[in-house]
Amino acid sequence: MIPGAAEYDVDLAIDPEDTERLLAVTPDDVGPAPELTFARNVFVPLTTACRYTCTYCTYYDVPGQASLLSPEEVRDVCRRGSDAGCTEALFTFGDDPDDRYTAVHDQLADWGHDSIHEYLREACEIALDEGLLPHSNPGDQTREQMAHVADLNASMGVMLETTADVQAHGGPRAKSPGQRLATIRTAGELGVPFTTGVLVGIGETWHDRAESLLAIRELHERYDHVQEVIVQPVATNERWRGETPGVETLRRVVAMARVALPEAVSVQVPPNLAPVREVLDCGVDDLGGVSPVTDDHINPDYAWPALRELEAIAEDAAVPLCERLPVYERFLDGSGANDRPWLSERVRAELDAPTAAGERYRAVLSD
Ligand SMILES: O=c1nc2n(C[C@H](O)[C@H](O)[C@H](O)CO)c3cc(O)ccc3cc-2c(=O)[nH]1
Ligand SMILES: C[C@H]1O[C@@H](n2cnc3c(N)ncnc32)[C@H](O)[C@@H]1O
Ligand code: MET
Ligand code: SF4
Repeated sequence: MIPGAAEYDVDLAIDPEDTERLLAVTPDDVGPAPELTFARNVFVPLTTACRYTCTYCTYYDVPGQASLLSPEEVRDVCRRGSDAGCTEALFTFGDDPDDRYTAVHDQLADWGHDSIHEYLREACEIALDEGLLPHSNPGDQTREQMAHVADLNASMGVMLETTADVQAHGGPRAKSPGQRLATIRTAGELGVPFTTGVLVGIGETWHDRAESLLAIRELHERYDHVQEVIVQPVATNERWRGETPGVETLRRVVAMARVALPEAVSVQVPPNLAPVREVLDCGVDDLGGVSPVTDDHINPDYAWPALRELEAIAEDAAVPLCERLPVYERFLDGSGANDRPWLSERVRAELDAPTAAGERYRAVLSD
């Protein structure tokens, strides 16, 4: 039983035979993808205050230093991104910061907001206004929270990381796999194009890896909303002295992801954390968001490769490198499980607008 699944009423029927079959997959069972994609983004770390203390994470603040970007700072970073030709504002958060920190709550109140999600609405408006499409990853979200901001996002996401109970999530406040799955399900119910993924090397077993990928597949089969699954190796840093997974491990997890998921779902490997050249033949077809402007605020020790480097990777693999938007093309038309178009009228209007940003979005699409 997945920890927290009952509490969040997540009822998945993962067939043990499917798990066994997936565990038998090797890189020889898959091949290289016909093209590689990436998105140009800016990181907007809206707040680094977090109610959790994942032991591998350097993103979260210790109490007393909880930080919140001001609307002016959000606008400034978005404008720099837009000027540099980006299409995506990636909003990252600590989970439920206003719930845990009164200082965050008070600062938000000063700016006229009741909650971090209300502030996220304003931040998304700023991004759209500056010519970027929002992709928000606020961690776990309730249905009310997600519904509050869905119409201003091109897509959203949360890493499942793992379905297992691992030490790395331990301590007095721990992430609940059931709650992450419930967040992914909520996105499906609301018809939000969604990014999720597994974090490899945080103490999970091979069985847990297979189960995590099958859990994602099952939710995707219900709602058709998962656009990509990130296979992310845990990166060593000053809080995580443990190991990062080796190439053979990554190759096998990527191959398992490729086999577990339907073709329409991309398999993403971040080029600043993983030796992508050595996993490309296992079915990777996306390199995620890469920023010409900002650091990877989650893993600041790991610099983005320059676009030239991505081009060289693709060239050596003899596949084309194509820029994409933060929402994958198949969501531009058609509807989600709730019969509503995947894209809100608001986001659709930005794509069709006779503005410089609209032209930039359409140029990426026609590439
Ligand atoms: O550069 C990163 N991008 C991360 N992204 C962003 C991703 O690279 C792009 O924003 C998406 O591919 C959309 O274009 C995430 C997005 C999510 O929804 C959930 C988790 C992540 C995690 C990371 C990450 O650790 N580093
Ligand atoms: C945005 C995502 O970044 C991931 N994340 C947090 N810390 C690390 C790390 N040291 N290495 C790799 N990924 C990490 C988490 O899985 C989170 O969901
Ligand atoms: N707190 C969120 C999560 O864990 C997003 C940022 S993690 C550095 O998913
Ligand atoms: S990974 Fe996300 S949830 Fe965990 S401590 Fe870092 S910011 Fe918080």
